[in-house]
Amino acid sequence: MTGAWAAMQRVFEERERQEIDEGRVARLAELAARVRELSELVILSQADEMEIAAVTREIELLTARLAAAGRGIPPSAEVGDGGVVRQLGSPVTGLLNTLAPPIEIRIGDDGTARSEFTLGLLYEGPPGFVHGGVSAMILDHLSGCAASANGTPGMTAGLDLRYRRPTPLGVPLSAEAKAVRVDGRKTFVDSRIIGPDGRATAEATAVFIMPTR
Ligand SMILES: CCCCCCCC(=O)SCCNC(=O)CCNC(=O)[C@H](O)C(C)(C)COP(=O)(O)OP(=O)(O)OC[C@H]1O[C@@H](n2cnc3c(N)ncnc32)[C@H](O)[C@@H]1OP(=O)(O)O
Repeated sequence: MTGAWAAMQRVFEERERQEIDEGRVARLAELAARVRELSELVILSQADEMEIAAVTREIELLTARLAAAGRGIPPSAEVGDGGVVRQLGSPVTGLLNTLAPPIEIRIGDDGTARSEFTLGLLYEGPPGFVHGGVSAMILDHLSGCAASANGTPGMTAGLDLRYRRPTPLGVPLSAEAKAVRVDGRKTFVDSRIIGPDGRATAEATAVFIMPTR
């Protein structure tokens, strides 16, 4: 795995050199939030065909306007509190990624990674409930943060999931993850998503392995 590790380090170092302008990030986060609303309306809007065509054309023009300024690299690889990487383009936590819910993660004094969030229609699997792959993505990422906070970061080598009951859409959920064991290069992390009634809807055990350099 020498190649993958070295490649990741190169990308990380390149991104770390960037100055992150917080004012600009706030503006972009606002743009991303508006695009998320738009994405939901693509599914839900009752607009007629002519209106849909007109809106599509307007969006093409807006996209061309942003593209005209050119493309840079993702403003991302800052290490935040508790050693958690702040990835503004992450599909889970990225404020600037319109596919991300996005989920804010904090690390407790005991090393537990925690988050509270509500998942809307864009994350639906079974009607009215969260897609199992979305739950897996959230638990994978949260567990990775817990491994990092434990001082033993790594790549997900395995994610063993148990879906206990359907995870509801549109209501406040929470999730937590904690490193429970380290064995050489392997870190084992337990995690769960908790529904509004306080019961776990999904539980996972993940193993993270630090690639050999
Ligand atoms: C802070 C940001 C959080 C972000 C979280 C997001 C996490 C991600 O999405 S990571 C992306 C998804 N994961 C990947 O792409 C990983 C792809 N796989 C790899 O790169 C490699 O297989 C890697 C690095 C995991 C392990 O490779 P390698 O170092 O060659 O491991 P390998 O030598 O085979 O195994 C090392 C040990 O782990 C064990 N092991 C391997 N896989 C597993 C597993 N799934 N479960 C338990 N043990 C395992 C082996 O048996 C071996 O044990 P021992 O040392 O006791 O003999």
